[in-house]
Amino acid sequence: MVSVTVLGSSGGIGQPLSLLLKLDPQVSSLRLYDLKLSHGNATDLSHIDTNSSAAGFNTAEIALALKGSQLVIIPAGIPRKPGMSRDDLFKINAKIIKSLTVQIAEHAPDARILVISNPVNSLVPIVYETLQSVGKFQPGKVMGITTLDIIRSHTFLVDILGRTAYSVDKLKDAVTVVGGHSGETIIPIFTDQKYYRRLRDTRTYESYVHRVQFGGDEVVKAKDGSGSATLSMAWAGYSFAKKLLNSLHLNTAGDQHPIPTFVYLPGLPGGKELQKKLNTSVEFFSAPVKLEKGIVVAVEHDWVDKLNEDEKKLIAKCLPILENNIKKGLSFSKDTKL
Ligand SMILES: NC(=O)C1=CN([C@@H]2O[C@H](COP(=O)(O)OP(=O)(O)OC[C@H]3O[C@@H](n4cnc5c(N)ncnc54)[C@H](O)[C@@H]3O)[C@@H](O)[C@H]2O)C=CC1
Ligand SMILES: O=C([O-])CC(=O)C(=O)O
Repeated sequence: MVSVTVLGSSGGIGQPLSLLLKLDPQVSSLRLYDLKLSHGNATDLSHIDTNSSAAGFNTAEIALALKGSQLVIIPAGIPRKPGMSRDDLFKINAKIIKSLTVQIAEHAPDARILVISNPVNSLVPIVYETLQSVGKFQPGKVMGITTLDIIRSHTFLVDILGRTAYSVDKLKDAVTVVGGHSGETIIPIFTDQKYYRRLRDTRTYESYVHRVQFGGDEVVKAKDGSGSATLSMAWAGYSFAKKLLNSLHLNTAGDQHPIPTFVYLPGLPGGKELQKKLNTSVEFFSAPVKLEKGIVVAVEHDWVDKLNEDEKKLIAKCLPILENNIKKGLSFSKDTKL
């Protein structure tokens, strides 16, 4: 049974994500932490007749929210408004993530940490640097959540191919997403080239790639100033957490269908091989990983050998942007003393 803490639990993502976690039979203790409403939401959730407990914690109680927690999920931070890039969130969210990571290092140093807050490409390096500076970084336990890109890559493919002919389930093995989590760093790659050829033949490939890369903008625009994706993100965050929880409870390798997540490559088996194959020194990248006991145990790199020419070009565009995003996070973290 697992104790899970949500940092930023009262937000647009935090609330539905907490609900999904409360419904999960593998969660025994759910802790909600936010600047506001955490006690209220926890009391609300605690009336649901599932086996887990739900407790709320305010800012003075963060140590209790984290103590003994095995999984910490972070959707704390401001979301975009129309006209903003994810990078525009950096100034505010970097400080929030840095201060929360300091608390995690102190009160839950062994927890797995899932970073949802944006910009993921820069905030995961902050979590890394902050933990590393106090000797508490464990490479397999820090993951940036890019699952929404993968979910979109399936949905938008069905949108093109037609819902009557193709179920989303059938297409889940056709395409995945690697790279980072913003604009041109988001790279859909076809694991089944038949679908790539189909999009190329029907001249829909470019618009498909663009939609996967900028899918977040569709929601920001439609919400018209009230924020960005929350419900689909809660589902995406929960889907990733569920996969992690499943691996935590299996003694063997279990469900080992790799799922992409944004990780620190040099610290993980397969990470350096991936850097070599991509011919890059970029240290953080979202690639399919194997999870065991709730930890990333290997980064996949075979997929690089199968990239088509279009995908190779997308990766070449992604890497320098990603490198800058990562540098920005690392320098902020090194220069900021809280
Ligand atoms: N990784 C991804 O694919 C996605 C990431 N996001 C990102 O997730 C973040 C949250 O989005 P929303 O839930 O829509 O925002 P929101 O504004 O609705 O909620 C954020 C919550 O964080 C809380 N918060 C702020 N500072 C805090 C702190 N120091 N400690 C604890 N809680 C704190 C706020 O009180 C609020 O309840 C944004 O940065 C957004 O860009 C959003 C969608 C997808
Ligand atoms: O677009 C945003 O700002 C939120 C996000 O990361 C997404 O929906 O992919």
